[in-house]
Amino acid sequence: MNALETRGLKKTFRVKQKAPGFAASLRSLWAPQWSDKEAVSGIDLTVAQGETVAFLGPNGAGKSTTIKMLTGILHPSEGEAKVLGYVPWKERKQLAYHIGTVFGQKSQLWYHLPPSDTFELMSRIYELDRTDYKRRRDNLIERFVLGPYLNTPVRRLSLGERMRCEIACSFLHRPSLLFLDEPTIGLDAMIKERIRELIAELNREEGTTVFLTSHDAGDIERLCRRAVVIHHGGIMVDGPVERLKRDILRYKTVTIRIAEGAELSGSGGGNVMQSTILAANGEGRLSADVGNGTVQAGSSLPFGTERLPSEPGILKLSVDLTATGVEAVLSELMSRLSIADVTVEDPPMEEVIKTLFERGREQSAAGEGNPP
Ligand SMILES: Nc1ncnc2c1ncn2[C@@H]1O[C@H](COP(=O)(O)OP(=O)(O)OP(=O)(O)O)[C@@H](O)[C@H]1O
Repeated sequence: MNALETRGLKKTFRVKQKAPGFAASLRSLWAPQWSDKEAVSGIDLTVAQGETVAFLGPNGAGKSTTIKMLTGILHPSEGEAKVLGYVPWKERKQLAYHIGTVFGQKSQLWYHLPPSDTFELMSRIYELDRTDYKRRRDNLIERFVLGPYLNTPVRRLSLGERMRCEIACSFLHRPSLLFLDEPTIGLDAMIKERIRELIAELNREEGTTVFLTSHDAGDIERLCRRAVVIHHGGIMVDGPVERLKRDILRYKTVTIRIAEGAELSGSGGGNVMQSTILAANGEGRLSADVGNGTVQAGSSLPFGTERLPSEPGILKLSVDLTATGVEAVLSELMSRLSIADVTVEDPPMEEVIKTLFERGREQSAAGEGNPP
């Protein structure tokens, strides 16, 4: 049995139309005008048990609406779906025993109670065997290092502490399928990484199917092997994350803060000849060509890089990993610049999606079909 299967899954919302102004508001009370908004326009998707799938798309693409149908919160307008063998909107209660959900923006923990009480309540809701529950709870407390704040009311926990409790709680009843919606949103880099490790660990050990929505490329790379990209309610790309990474995430963004006393200018925008880096006289100067009270760093960027728009004092580069390495770029820049701080990031997922769409448009214009 597959973890989930959908055929022609569609959701159309009826939306009330209203012209601006008070008179129009009154009129719409007597004679409302309606229009149809197709949020999901026919999704065919099969996910096998134990798969880790990133379900991606820009804002408004239809991700949440699809997840709501798959968890039984919404009834589709057309189409079929089976999740762990259940029709979600007809057998929601039975399905709830077998799935877990984590919504980064919404808590399932009782706000005024400590996490230990939520665990207890969940064990009753899911009708867990007492001995098994206690063993499982203790194991999750240990894995997620929840001991220090298990008895603190949730409202007093930091976001990172709360999210660890949320995820531990969603694993309590050993779900076969876990829906994660932006599970690391707002967390700092270290906590994000720890949360990803724990989810990956449980997927490996218990074969939990993961269906993840995230705008964070790190979540996708670390947690998922397959990416399904939707746009305007339909599937646009369905393939291995490795391929998406190879094609799109081959860039890293390197942001360099120049040491105090140095200042950057230049037109940027990717033209190497135009991307002259200038620094003011004083500490942190770049190289030799002195002129008009400034020190010129040299007129070219390291090979394989492109300058991105940035604030004064910051040099932001897109590094093409197929042409060069981050280390080579940094060592070249360090010999030319006095650097106060460096960060290396993946491009934001929005950028990845944008690139995908641009390629899609180019390829369909050339009659080549779907992107990559
Ligand atoms: N209850 C509703 N009534 C009318 N339109 C809705 C409703 N819920 C969602 N929509 C519309 O359906 C489309 C898809 O919304 P959905 O929330 O599924 O997108 P999403 O991909 O999850 O976006 P985001 O990344 O911003 O959360 C949007 O245009 C949204 O405005």
